[in-house]
This record gives sequence, C-alpha cells and structure tokens, in this order.
Amino acid sequence: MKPLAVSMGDPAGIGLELAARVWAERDGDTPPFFFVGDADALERASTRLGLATPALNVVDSADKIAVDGEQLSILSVPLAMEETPGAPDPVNADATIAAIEKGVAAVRAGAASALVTLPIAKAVLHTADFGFPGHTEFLDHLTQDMPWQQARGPVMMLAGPSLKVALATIHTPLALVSKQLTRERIAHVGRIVGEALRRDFGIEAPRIALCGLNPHAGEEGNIGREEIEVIDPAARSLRGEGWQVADARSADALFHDEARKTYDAVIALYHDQGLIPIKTLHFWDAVNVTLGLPIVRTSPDHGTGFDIAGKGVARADSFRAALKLAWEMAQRRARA
Ligand SMILES: NC(=O)C1=CN([C@@H]2O[C@H](COP(=O)(O)OP(=O)(O)OC[C@H]3O[C@@H](n4cnc5c(N)ncnc54)[C@H](O)[C@@H]3O)[C@@H](O)[C@H]2O)C=CC1
Ligand SMILES: NCC(=O)COP(=O)(O)O
Repeated sequence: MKPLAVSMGDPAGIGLELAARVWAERDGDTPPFFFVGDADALERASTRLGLATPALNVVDSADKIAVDGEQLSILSVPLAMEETPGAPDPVNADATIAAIEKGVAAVRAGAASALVTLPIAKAVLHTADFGFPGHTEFLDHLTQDMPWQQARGPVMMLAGPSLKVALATIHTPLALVSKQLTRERIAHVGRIVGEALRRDFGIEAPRIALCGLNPHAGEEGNIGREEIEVIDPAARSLRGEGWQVADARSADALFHDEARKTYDAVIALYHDQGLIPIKTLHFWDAVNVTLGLPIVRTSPDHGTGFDIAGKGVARADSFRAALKLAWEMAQRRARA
C-alpha cells in the first residue's frame, strides 16, 4: 500500500504542529504518510513544540516520495510568507489550496493511497477566489472526471466510535435548508451512505436512520410538512431499493445512548443538526470523511484552532483517528 498524503491546511492554524507531533511520536500503529506543504514551516512547528528537528526528504514530485520510517517525505509546496501561528494571512492562501491539489494529484497518480486534509479557514481562502465552501466540494470538483461506478457524492460524514452522522446538506445557510431538501436529494444521500457503509466501513447490512427537520418530526404535519412530503417518501423509495431506512424520527431523541444502538449511521438534514451531537460526544476522536468520491479523503473533525495555534496544546487525537480511518478505508478499497 502506498502512504497517505497529508495536506498542510492553513499554516497559521494547528495543522503543522499536529503533523509534526504525530510524525515525532509515530509508532507501529501510525499509518505511513507524507506531508504536502512547506518543509521549513514543518520544521518551525517542530521547534515550537520543542521536538527534535525531523529528518526530511523534500521532493518536488510525487514519484520521488520514499517512505522509510526514518525520514518524513515532504512534497514541497512553499509558502509565500513565513507563517505566524494564530494570524492567518491571505498571502498563503494559494499555497494552502495548492497543497490540497497536489495531494489529490498524488492519489490520482497512485503515489498515495488516500488524502488526509489538515484544516483550512474557508474565509481566508475566499480571498484567493477559492470558489468552494470547503474541502468537500473542492475535492468533488477535483475528481469529477474520475470514473466511479457507485452513487457519486460528495456527502460529508463525521464518524466517531459510537456515532456516524452524514449530512443531507453540507455548507448550506439555515434559511435555505428546507428548499434544498428534496426527495431525490435525500434518497441520493441515503444511497451514498449505504454504499459507503458497505464498501468503506465493512457493514454488510447497514441500518440508516433519518432525522426529521421539524420539532417532533413534524407531529404528523402539525409542525411542518417536510416529513410527510419529502423525508418519509425518500425513506420509502430507499426501502424499495432494499436499504434498511426508517422514516424520519425526532432529531432530539436520536442521539442518546440507546437510540444510537438502533442504527449504523444517521442522516442529519443540516450541518449543525449532525455536528453538534457528534462533536459533543466525540470532539477528540471523530473523523470527517467524504463519502461517494473515487478517492478516499478524511480529516480531523475540528478546524484551524487559531486561538491555540503555536502554543503546543492542540490535541492530535482526531488527526490520528483520521490517518487510521483513511488507511483502513484505502485497504478495504484495495481488497475489493
Ligand atoms: N476540515 C476543515 O478544514 C475544517 C475547517 N474549519 C475552519 O476552522 C476555522 C475555525 O473554526 P472554529 O469554529 O473556531 O472551530 P475549531 O475547531 O478551529 O475551534 C473550536 C474550539 O476547539 C478548540 N480546538 C480545535 N481543535 C483542537 C485540538 N486539536 N485540540 C485542542 N483544542 C482544539 C479550539 O481551540 C477552539 O476553542 C473556520 O475558519 C472553519 O472554516 C472548521 C472545521 C473543519
Ligand atoms: N464543520 C466541518 C467542515 O466544515 C469541514 O468542511 P470540509 O473542509 O471538510 O469540507
């Protein structure tokens, strides 16, 4: 198996120090990876953490990457300006974007088995005309021309030890959510989630739950009609295709311990409906994974952490979990 590619994320955030720490503390359970970003910035992050300077193998093209456990390979993407932890600078936006592009190219070229992205600050990238709400949509764009036999995403899933939650809408303003929820969209997301649970998570007969949109899942149409007109019909059509999908359930009662035992993944209808429960339960060890793409991509569940960048307190658990999940998914796909 080829190593994982790790894109650097916003250099003013905690991504550099997470990569430096995990490399310095690597053990037999750490999947092999190389870093796509600025080598000097990674060294500076190591120094700020008080770690020994890592031995680096800096290359300019993915075919020169060597993974030997002694040297960290860096696929070079130089910054325009030295980073200041906690103070993102749009001048480095192009390099941040280029690191993602090079990471994807490495996977596409067969030099990496999957991509793990470190966090970006979307607002900073928009200053460089980054026309995408996040990685998820950008990665879809970068892989559109790749063949893919199954239902095509992207769908954002956050996966933690006791909860997997996928989103029917991703970076959508709340005021637009209801308009964007159609039967077709929810059914399509349901298929992507079902196929991913089988293919990428090894769950043969996945059980999928669907959140309602309205309080009490609409109370039989008395507090909103989306459940009756959109969500339940989508669930019916998925059941018609053989998927185990229940009708919309009250979202406020879907995430407690007992409820979570009744499904393998739950589809939330908008970003915070799904991310609040998973980040409450699993902030340290959940992984953001993009479903329905021809490449495997994971990420830590948290953002750039500008308030703590450079202070040496950022926890690497979620990044470690993202490496582990990407490696497992890539292995499953390779075996299939
Ligand atoms: N995959 C990605 O690229 C993601 C990027 N973001 C971006 O991150 C930026 C900041 O977003 P926020 O909402 O502030 O979320 P955040 O996750 O960066 O920070 C929220 C809080 O959690 C703490 N925190 C985050 N990661 C931590 C870690 N590993 N160890 C210890 N504490 C940690 C931070 O210090 C902060 O107090 C935004 O620009 C957003 O777009 C947010 C989520 C995912
Ligand atoms: N809140 C998670 C998030 O926004 C991550 O977005 P993406 O960059 O993975 O698309």
